[in-house]
Amino acid sequence: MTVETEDVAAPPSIASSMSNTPPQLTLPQPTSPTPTSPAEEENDGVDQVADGEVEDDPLGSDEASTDFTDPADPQERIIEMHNPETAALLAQVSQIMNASHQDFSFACGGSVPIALPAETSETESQSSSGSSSSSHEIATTAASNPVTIRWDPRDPSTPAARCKLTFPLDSSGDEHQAMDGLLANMLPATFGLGGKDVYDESYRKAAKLDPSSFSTNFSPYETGIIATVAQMLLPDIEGDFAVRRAVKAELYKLNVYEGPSGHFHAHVDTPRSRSQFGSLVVCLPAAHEGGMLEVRHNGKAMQFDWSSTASNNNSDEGDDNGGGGDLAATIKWAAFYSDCEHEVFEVRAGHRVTLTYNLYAVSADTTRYDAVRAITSPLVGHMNALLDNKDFMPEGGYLGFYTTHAYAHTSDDFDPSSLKGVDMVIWQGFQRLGCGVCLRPILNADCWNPEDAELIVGGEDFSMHISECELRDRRDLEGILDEWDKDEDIKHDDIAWLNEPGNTQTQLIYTAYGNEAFATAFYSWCSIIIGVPPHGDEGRMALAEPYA
Ligand SMILES: O=C(O)CCC(=O)C(=O)O
Ligand SMILES: [Fe+2]
Repeated sequence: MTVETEDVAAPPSIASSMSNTPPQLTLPQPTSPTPTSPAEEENDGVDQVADGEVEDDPLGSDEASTDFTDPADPQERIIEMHNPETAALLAQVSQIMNASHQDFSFACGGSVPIALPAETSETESQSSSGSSSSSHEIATTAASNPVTIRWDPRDPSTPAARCKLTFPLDSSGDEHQAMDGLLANMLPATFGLGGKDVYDESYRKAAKLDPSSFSTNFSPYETGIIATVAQMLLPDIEGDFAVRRAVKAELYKLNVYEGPSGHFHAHVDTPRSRSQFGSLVVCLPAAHEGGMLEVRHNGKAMQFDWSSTASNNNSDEGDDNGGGGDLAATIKWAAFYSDCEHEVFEVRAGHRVTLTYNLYAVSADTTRYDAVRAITSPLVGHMNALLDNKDFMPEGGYLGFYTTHAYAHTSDDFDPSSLKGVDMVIWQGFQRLGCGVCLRPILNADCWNPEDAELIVGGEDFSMHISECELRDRRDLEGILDEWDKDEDIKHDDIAWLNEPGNTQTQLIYTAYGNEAFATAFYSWCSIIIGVPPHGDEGRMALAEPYA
């Protein structure tokens, strides 16, 4: 497995953070996506853009799963290829894997109290029982110091004291003036569309500053946020892997969504490199109404409402108007896989002030408590039982798993260290059990006509067809396939698939509304192909040859 080798500040250990006062980790219960108004429905989801035209093609919908079903009965084909026992075991394990996918979160969030200088210990003790809409709470974070933002003024004669805001705001006139000063020095926030940065207030209305124009003392590492995100969103299975994964957070923007009408329409975040797996939003305490963040994946939605009037802000410990109670001194955060569609609903009043970070998977030597172990262990147990069974693929064969997330990739390589959720468990689990695993792009051979869709496992090339977004007829595709598929000896029909593909978007093309125009990394879905060795007298045999 290749991983990036950048240095990363070690996340605080859980043991040490457990001794801190425990604020909450919030895993809002997934719900159905928030209904949109009829006008929004037309444009619901991510608009896929090709050739400057905007087409409605929501990302994350499950609409394609039936389109991709192989016309031949897969069970019949597997019986032909293997034996009835293999087919029955496959059906069983495929059911387990599909169900397990639901157990993995695609977003998580929490809160961090701000310890005001005179009342540090009091704030810490209060934060332990703060209310939350969550049913899952883990003590992970330490209190933060008051958060200061300093920015570069356009007018260099502006005194430094006028280019600074400290949260929580003290609601004095000076603070209001400073907020106005900040807004006056910010730029309109653009988003990526068809490879260009676009400003369109109907899609996004917000102000931004790049990290080169501001600084802050806030650290998502010191507050334990990054350690929590690593547990929730970068699962590793137990075992003796030389490399474990850690999270590197890179400050990306300061944003202010101002009421009325600040918002960011549904989009996915533009990947900045192939190791980027997620995005983190940190909301600083400033009074606002509205502005809920909703993150969607696979027909589920998670909501993060940090407004002053949110129900989870109505605890005994603080007033709920953001105007000076303890909860006004709380930082809220959410992290999610950045291929998941998300949206910031309208801020009706006040200022929703956020720091955003890009999250990258990097290597880590640290052993850490693995919050998803309870999910991964049984799944790996099922894989083990399957392979131990001498009636399962006695002669060996190929299993396939369509990834449940899209991945950012850049050039001619795909980085398995950024695999998300159950995808990583499948990858690491089968590898650890002695199978060969590799990643393969998936091509939809009739991408312009989903009715006739036919999936093809396409070689080892993850890169080059991104710009071929003008596929108009089969001849274009045949040219691509000749080039792409030429060395591939695993054929789609040789593979016993463990799940159904969940998305229409395949390797060919994926450009969409992102949060920034950025043309060097793209998302696509792919497949994990598992080479199962034959079963001999002494159990599964070793793989005959290296497998990649
Ligand atoms: O502010 C938020 O909650 C999300 C912002 C966002 O999606 C982005 O900056 O890409
Ligand atoms: Fe975003």
